Amino acid sequence: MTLPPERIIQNSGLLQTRGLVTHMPNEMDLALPSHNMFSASSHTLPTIDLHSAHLGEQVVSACRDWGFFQVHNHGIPPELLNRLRAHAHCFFELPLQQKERVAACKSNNFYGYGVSKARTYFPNDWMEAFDMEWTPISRVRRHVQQVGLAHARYEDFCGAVEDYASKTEKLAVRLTEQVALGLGLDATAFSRHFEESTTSTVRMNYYPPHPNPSRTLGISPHSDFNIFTILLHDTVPGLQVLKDGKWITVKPSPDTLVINVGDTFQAWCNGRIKSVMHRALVNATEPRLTVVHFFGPHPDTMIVPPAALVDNDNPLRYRSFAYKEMVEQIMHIRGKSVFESPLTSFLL
Ligand SMILES: O=C(O)CCC(=O)C(=O)O
Ligand SMILES: [Fe+2]
Repeated sequence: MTLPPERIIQNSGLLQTRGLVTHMPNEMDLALPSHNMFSASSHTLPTIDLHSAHLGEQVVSACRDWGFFQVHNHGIPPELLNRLRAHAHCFFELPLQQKERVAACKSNNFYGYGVSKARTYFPNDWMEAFDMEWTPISRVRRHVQQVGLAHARYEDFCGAVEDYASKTEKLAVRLTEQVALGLGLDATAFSRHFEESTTSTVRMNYYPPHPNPSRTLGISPHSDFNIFTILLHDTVPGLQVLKDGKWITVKPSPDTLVINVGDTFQAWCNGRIKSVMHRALVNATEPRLTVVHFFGPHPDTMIVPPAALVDNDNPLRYRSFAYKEMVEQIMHIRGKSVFESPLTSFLL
């Protein structure tokens, strides 16, 4: 079921909370390339077949040159991806009052449903999101229960999120092993730190249509602060990645997953791979949906680059920190109108 654009906007509550605000230009965008709407570009993200050979080298070169790549042959069944997308669409199409039963402001303002204010630093982003705590033990059921779905639908929603996120968590760990191999390290240089516990969030993002899409953004430019982010699209484009000073639009391909490096992983690899700025556009006619798994280590994990990644040509770039310091740093900079990389405060 897809509702008409006016109903989708009404169910998002965005008009009531902000009106059709003029989001652009803001300071951030003045410092960056213009708002090139779906510009035709010869660049496409690197695509990696996870069944192919020399995976470590491919993953490292994508993480070094782009900070972003897409994967196929990832082993997650297309039916599961479709089921998850269908549940997410149905969730966002619920009336606002029902979504607000699990409002983020009722918890610690982080997990739960809400518009973007608490999450993306930028209060004017034209998006809704539902954040679910995924680890140490899945808390998905606790969040979804509050929505008050019919029992069978509730079970299937939770089952789809749990099945998907346990698979994407394994994929994220596997990709850290490929980065380690590609950098000439022991495969478990990073992944051994994930054995006991990790901290991940699964977020459903929904971008309702906007009557004047060139005057707003779905999500403002930012980098992610974790290890790896795994993003599932539907068919509507919107994600843009900053590459060599230009915004590159990612063409959604429903069976592939988009992966990006987070700030913490950049620091852990002593800057050999990079976490890059990205943003999302909206359009006038169709809602856009993404499901994003933010994979991170346990809060006490110390982020110390392996000795083999530090030498005269690559001096240590960041001081060691516990992952929870990174999270604190994010809380500190959240709410500022201009995105500030949290890594700045760890630079040596
Ligand atoms: O929905 C998208 O395309 C981007 C989402 C994103 O960057 C985020 O949630 O951090
Ligand atoms: Fe992001």
